[in-house]
Amino acid sequence: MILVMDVGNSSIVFGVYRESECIRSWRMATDRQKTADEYAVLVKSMFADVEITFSNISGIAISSVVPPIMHTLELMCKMYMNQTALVVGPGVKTGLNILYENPREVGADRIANAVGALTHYETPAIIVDFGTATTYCYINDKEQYVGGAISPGMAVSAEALYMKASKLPKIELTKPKTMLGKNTIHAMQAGTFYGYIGGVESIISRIHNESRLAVKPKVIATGGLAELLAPESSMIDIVDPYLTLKGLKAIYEKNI
Ligand SMILES: Nc1ncnc2c1ncn2[C@@H]1O[C@H](COP(=O)(O)OP(=O)(O)OP(=O)(O)O)[C@@H](O)[C@H]1O
Ligand SMILES: CC(C)(CO)[C@@H](O)C(=O)NCCC(=O)O
Ligand SMILES: [K+]
Repeated sequence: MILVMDVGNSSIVFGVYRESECIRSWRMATDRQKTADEYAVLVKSMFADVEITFSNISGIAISSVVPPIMHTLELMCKMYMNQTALVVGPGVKTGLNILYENPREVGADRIANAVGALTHYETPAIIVDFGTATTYCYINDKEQYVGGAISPGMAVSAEALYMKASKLPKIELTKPKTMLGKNTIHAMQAGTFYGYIGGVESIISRIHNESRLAVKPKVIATGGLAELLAPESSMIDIVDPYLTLKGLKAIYEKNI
């Protein structure tokens, strides 16, 4: 079985593949303080739930955008699973042609998303990943990663607002029943949620216009907040919470 891990600023998403099927996935808070031993305890208990043991894992691939915890996770892979993890980065084969000025700068999660889209969906495609940041990327029909955009994620936007305004509280991110709020929390939820959707749609249509395509690219959404946001926009065609894991599995295959 192959273990894939996407290490984000808020969450780590784990998936276990048997052949080409992802048999189970888990989400864990990213904790910069945890040790390799502590991560191992958590992974072991998640595995136990589906009767997997460390010795079942014959390969590991990781995408990470949190450099400080990579040493810890690689150590866990080595000590507990006796595996050297394939870490998405320079020198790893992806099949993508990245048209960034400096391709090394692109987050490994965005690379994995793009490979996931290439292997499972049609191109041209726009990928929107709703996580700590919201990232957008455009992949053309020549397997080129043309470029993208990075915005504050919806939770980061809401947090910045309550941090800066004394009377505004921390809110739960949900879709409010109406646009017009009759109390502070409702008003903040309405402004955050609908303002966010408006921004997403504006960026998608601008990417579409700039890419000068006759056909509309497929828009694929992923990330922890995709299931909340995507149903609100008719511009999003596909929601795939496992896009990053699928890309990681495909990258693993290309490098064995
Ligand atoms: N219902 C909610 N209310 C408030 N904040 C939320 C809610 N759901 C998620 N968040 C916050 O949204 C942010 C992104 O969420 P999440 O961790 O699910 O996404 P992710 O795709 O795993 O992100 P990353 O890859 O950046 O770690 C986090 O800061 C999280 O705490
Ligand atoms: C934008 C985030 C934080 C999203 O997880 C990550 O992909 C990242 O740190 N990227 C590096 C910068 C870039 O992709 O251009
Ligand atoms: K992510």
